[in-house]
Amino acid sequence: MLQLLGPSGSIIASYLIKAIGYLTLVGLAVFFYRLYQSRMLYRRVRDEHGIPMMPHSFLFGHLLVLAKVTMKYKIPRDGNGQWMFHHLQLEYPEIANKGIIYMDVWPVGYPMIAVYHPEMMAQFTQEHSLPKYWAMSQVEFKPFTGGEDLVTIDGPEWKIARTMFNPGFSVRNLLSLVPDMIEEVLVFREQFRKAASAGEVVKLEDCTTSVTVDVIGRAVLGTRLQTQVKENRLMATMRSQLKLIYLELNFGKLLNPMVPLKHWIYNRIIKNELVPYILNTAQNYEKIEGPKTIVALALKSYVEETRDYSARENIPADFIDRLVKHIKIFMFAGHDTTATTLAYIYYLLGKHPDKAAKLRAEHDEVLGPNVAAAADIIRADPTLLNKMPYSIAFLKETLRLFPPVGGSIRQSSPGHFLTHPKTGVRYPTYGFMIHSSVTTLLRDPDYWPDAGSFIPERFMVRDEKDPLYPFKNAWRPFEMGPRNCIGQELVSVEIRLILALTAREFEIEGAYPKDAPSWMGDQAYQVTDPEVGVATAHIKDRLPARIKFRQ
Ligand code: HEM
Repeated sequence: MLQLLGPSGSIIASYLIKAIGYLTLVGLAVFFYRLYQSRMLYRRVRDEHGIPMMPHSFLFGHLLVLAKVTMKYKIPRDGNGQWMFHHLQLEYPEIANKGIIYMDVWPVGYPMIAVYHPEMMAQFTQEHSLPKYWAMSQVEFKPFTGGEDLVTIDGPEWKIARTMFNPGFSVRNLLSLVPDMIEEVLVFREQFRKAASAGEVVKLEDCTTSVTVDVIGRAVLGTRLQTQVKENRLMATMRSQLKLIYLELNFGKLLNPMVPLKHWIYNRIIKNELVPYILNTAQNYEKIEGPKTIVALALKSYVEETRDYSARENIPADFIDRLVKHIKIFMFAGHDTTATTLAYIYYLLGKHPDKAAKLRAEHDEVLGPNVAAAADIIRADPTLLNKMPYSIAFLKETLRLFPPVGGSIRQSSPGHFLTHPKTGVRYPTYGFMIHSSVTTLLRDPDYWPDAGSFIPERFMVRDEKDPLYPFKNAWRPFEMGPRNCIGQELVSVEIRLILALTAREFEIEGAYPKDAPSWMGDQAYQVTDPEVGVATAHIKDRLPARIKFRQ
């Protein structure tokens, strides 16, 4: 080859080889410098502060520990990553029970600490809410929303946005949304009827995803997306884009030059789909009746300042761009986690007939025995949904055992420490991503008696001395503090409504094949779903299930 290029070709080739050699050397130098920095960060914590740590290798950090734990506890390849912290607690109780585990996974992940104690979680989420970890806005959500959405922004910008959207999630607004939700849930019930008549196995999380998308479409855009009955371009594009999100070391995504191009195309399609809703809401703002949608709330101050209707066709481009980003995060966060939670609820109803009987008895009591009349009864008086404490307890216990979000990740600042409330030991946090390991806490037997069992009744206990009475700050699947989930009341109303219109008519039976893998005693374990792309935990195989009519 070199001969073919001639003498000048061989000179170029030798320069090229040298350049590649130098670049490789520089790359290796940077790599080892970063490796040294990361490893020393942990060693300083251990040596200077006397903090106990899992066995730490200079070359591999804690990666060997994670490999050992993965093998010992047979963590499946698709098992959701949040469960690693639970298994680290099982393997190193003497460290985890002190409140914090330092975990060095560089270069696979960021330097991090996992916090296990509820009072220590409160220190950085409730007492003093630290900003979200930088990578959330700068890496993970960057291509999806530019890192400029309600989940990732911080400071005054976040406060303004949260104050703007809060009224959309007031109990009053949510109850006025119930008639719209009923329309969507009736379509869902129809799908269940068809599936029950056909007697086929369905992927239940597909059904719960469609209904929760259609409900959030009403709450955010004030429109019927009808994803339960046909393909919707907006949501299909959003799904394709979410699959590309970069979460962990993944060379396939990192080095693929098509990924940025695809993000660009998807962002354009999504914006084109959303702009008509925004313009339409702006132009008809005064005529809109019923619940306040997210789009209407965002436009409130703009339309109040722009009394000239024709000017409303020319909403400033940067305003539209910002609004599109918020809408995207609401459309995503508003269905993904609710859908999998609903699937788990049906799974647990099938698995615990005694608890299912209690839930149905509550429906009989509040809505009367005529199942066919339930939709009309709730439409006439949505406040009936507020009289279902057992349904709320059922939802809370489901979220305790199968939380879709593993906890929050926050950014520390110089000189920041977390203090153990009993021992008074101060743990340095600067340089680490701080993670509240909520999944672990929700199954921690120190806080939850009979932690692995499904006992909704623990959330009905009113006597603080009762051992089942939930420990302060320990139930936090929606996180706590000012950055808690804005949609939690919507989830609760939506799930109570869906159950009220389906639980008495249908029986759901998990239909995993007999030889399907099982983990932690359950075939329906929590996975990271490649079809979803982001790190939220989903039910294994989207819950294969048989829907049956009840006698
Ligand atoms: C079972 C369902 C849900 C669960 C378990 C859940 C969980 C959470 C958690 C743990 C956070 C805090 C995240 C963090 O600290 O980084 C959060 C924040 C958020 N959630 Fe949810 N969520 C659910 C449903 C919803 C729904 C239905 C919506 C939309 C209507 C929503 C919208 C949001 C938004 C916008 C934030 C950011 C709030 C802020 O920082 O001000 N979520 N959610």
